[in-house]
Amino acid sequence: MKPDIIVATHVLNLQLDGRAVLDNVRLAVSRGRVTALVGPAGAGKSALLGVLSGNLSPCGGSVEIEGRNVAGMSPHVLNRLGVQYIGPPGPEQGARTVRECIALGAQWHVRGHHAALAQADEVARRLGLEFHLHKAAASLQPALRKRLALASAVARRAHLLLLDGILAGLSASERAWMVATIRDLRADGMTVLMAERIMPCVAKVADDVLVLEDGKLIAQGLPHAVSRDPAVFGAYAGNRPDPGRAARGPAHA
Ligand SMILES: Nc1ncnc2c1ncn2[C@@H]1O[C@H](COP(=O)(O)OP(=O)(O)OP(=O)(O)O)[C@@H](O)[C@H]1O
Repeated sequence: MKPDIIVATHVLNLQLDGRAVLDNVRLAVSRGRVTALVGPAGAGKSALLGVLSGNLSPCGGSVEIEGRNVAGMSPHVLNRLGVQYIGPPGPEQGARTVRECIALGAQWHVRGHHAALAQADEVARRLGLEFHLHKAAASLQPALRKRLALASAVARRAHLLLLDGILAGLSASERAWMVATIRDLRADGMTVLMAERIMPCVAKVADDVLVLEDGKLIAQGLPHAVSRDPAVFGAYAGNRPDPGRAARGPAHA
């Protein structure tokens, strides 16, 4: 039987520009649950997802996914292990249609182009993209590009989603759709670790919460218990925009 812990880090440290961005982070993410990674601006949420997805290399400690030490593995190798990072939508390249993009993911598991397209149609229906199948992916609005990223991950049969700000910039109805879809994917066995700043949505979607402050994990557990933790109140009381962010861009860039 597979262990209940799908992601574990131990004394994980990351430095960027000579500054400690993750400081001895020790955490565990349970399989088949939605875990929200929260904390004030600049706490290190994106940086942590950057390390777990292979986009950033830690300077110390271990990162285990499915019991394997994956520190230093490339994003591509981690994709093959079923780990999918989805960050803010970047500029879409090329002229592929939505259907072709999803089919590319399906081709990891399905033999033949027609079978991959059929699979793409099925996944698109599930992710509410059935009316966009023949549009160029590059022409989609950011909210639909987020759906497309999820659809590609589902088609690839990813089983661990690392979502960085998936709810950011969405309308209220798109957020509600996204929250329901994440719960739906979880019901099918997906594990989700999502860095999020929109706290009312965190309460609706998360089974577990991890709280980072200044690169340190200051709390983890069930949402109602974590929300009553005085250390968490303290972290949010000092919440200010991260002055380094505008100049540098996201940690995983
Ligand atoms: N490329 C970089 N080089 C140097 N420092 C960086 C880089 N990217 C991020 N940082 C710094 O690392 C720290 C953690 O940033 P990170 O983006 O992980 O925070 P965050 O919790 O995701 O914040 P937010 O909620 O604003 O997205 C911040 O102090 C940030 O300024």
